[in-house]
Amino acid sequence: MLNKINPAETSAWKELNAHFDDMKNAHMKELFSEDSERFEKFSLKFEDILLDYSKNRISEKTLFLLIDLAGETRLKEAIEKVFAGKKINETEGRAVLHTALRNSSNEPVYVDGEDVMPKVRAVRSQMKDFSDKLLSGQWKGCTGKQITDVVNIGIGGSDLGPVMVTEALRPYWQNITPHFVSNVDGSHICETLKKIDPETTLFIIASKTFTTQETMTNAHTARRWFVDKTGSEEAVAKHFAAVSTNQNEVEKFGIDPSNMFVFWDWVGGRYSLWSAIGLSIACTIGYENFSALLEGAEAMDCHFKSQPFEKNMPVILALIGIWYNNFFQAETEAILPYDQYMHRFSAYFQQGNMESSGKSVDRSGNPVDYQTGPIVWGEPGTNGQHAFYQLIHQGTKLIPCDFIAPAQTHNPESDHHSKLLSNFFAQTEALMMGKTKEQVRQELKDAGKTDEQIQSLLPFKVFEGNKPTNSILVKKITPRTLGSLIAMYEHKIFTQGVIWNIFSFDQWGVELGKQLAKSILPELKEDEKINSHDASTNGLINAYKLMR
Ligand SMILES: O=P(O)(O)OC[C@H]1O[C@@H](O)[C@@H](O)[C@@H](O)[C@@H]1O
Repeated sequence: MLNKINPAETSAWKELNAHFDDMKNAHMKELFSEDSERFEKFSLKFEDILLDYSKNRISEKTLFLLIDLAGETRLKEAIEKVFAGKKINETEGRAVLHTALRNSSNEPVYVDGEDVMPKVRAVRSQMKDFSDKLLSGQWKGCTGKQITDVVNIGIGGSDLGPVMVTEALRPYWQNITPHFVSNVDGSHICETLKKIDPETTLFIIASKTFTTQETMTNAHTARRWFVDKTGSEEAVAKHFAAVSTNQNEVEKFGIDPSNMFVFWDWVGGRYSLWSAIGLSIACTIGYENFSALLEGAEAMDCHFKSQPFEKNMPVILALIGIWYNNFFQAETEAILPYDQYMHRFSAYFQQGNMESSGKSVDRSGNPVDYQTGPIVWGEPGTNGQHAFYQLIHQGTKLIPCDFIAPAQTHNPESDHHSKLLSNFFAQTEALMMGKTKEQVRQELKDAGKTDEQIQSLLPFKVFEGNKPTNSILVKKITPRTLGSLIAMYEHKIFTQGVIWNIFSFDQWGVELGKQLAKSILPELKEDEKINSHDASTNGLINAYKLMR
């Protein structure tokens, strides 16, 4: 379906290897001084989003060769296939069509010869209807009261997207407070139940499979609590909704079929916030805003599909990522939003990246002989500055970073935002420029230090600089711009997967732990010692039995 080209065997890769020898010691400071138009050359604008990628250890030749790599690995063809609904998720035999969920055109999208758009539109209007009723107060709970709280019970892709988006769009909240329960640790659901009133709460059980242990355990606990508090089984119909691809299991759970929202196997969990999994988002910010989120993503889809690679934001980000990952051998990437509301953005793309690109077997089933997905992590600025930036500035590891910031804040109180943004600008400058021995010497001299003191302090105060960053400056975090940003990173992940010759849309790696947990659970019931595992696992389980 997708080509099975080993990127390391392309001629572009070989040329990139040779070119890396020329570039590995190049300092960005010099690259800037050699070219007064570097910023213009290495920045892109898309609607209200500016991507500045000039602070990278790249030259025009680097980009040229990286684009060649995309050509040789047939990226263009792969983009056409994914949008056309081809079954590029081969190990699960599925199409990958989260883009259809935000398709507002009248263009049909076919899977197995069937246009999926009528079904997509039907669920959209069901979501609109439901969220409108809830927010307008027309939907009443079992005692005639309005719903004030929505609890989304889901995990992984059925949790991270809704949490991230509702948090990022907090200024758009209406009259419903969202809560999210994901962890099977009982503390998560217990603490949430303490905050809500059963008469005014709606639970959304969000699970693609409707068999996930964590979600089903939390859902049953919520249901028991609800029936216990209200004394009524019938009341469940007014207080529980489900989002799933598994109608049978939803019915078994006892959720009214009219409160069930479907989606389809061609929507991957970590790409599902655009589907009915986004119901908690629509119930929090209103359907109109949810729709604007989809529109922003759709606009980025069109950009990704239509722009030549050198002007294509997701492609450029993906290629730069590959440059560091496969040539500089950088192991991680940080995503650093300078926006408190976006505090779950890195966590969201940690799943997006690491579940998609955490693969070591290529599309032919052979072990890869090059690095694939990086470790992705991050925290919002400026908190990160006071925690882990030290290592980015002066540690031994190369950590390419994406800095994201809105030009306009939703809270223009006093001078907070200009202080925040001064840090945003200062950090990427400092990471690139560093501080030379001469500068440090002068600084210490000015501070009245003796020559001896200067000599001893010097090595610790020097910053090598040359640390790569992308800056993503957004006019304002609105539903539309957020939608575009998310889609931009989604397509970056897709592009990298195509080039690395891996399957980005399965996640077999999460299965083994699940299977073992299932076999261990019954062993925890009895007090007697077990001996069915390796010595360490037996030892731990037996120690636990004595401690509990
Ligand atoms: O939505 P459900 O089916 O409960 O799955 C929730 C999550 O499960 C995990 O094991 C992963 O596979 C995720 O991609 C997925 O989002």
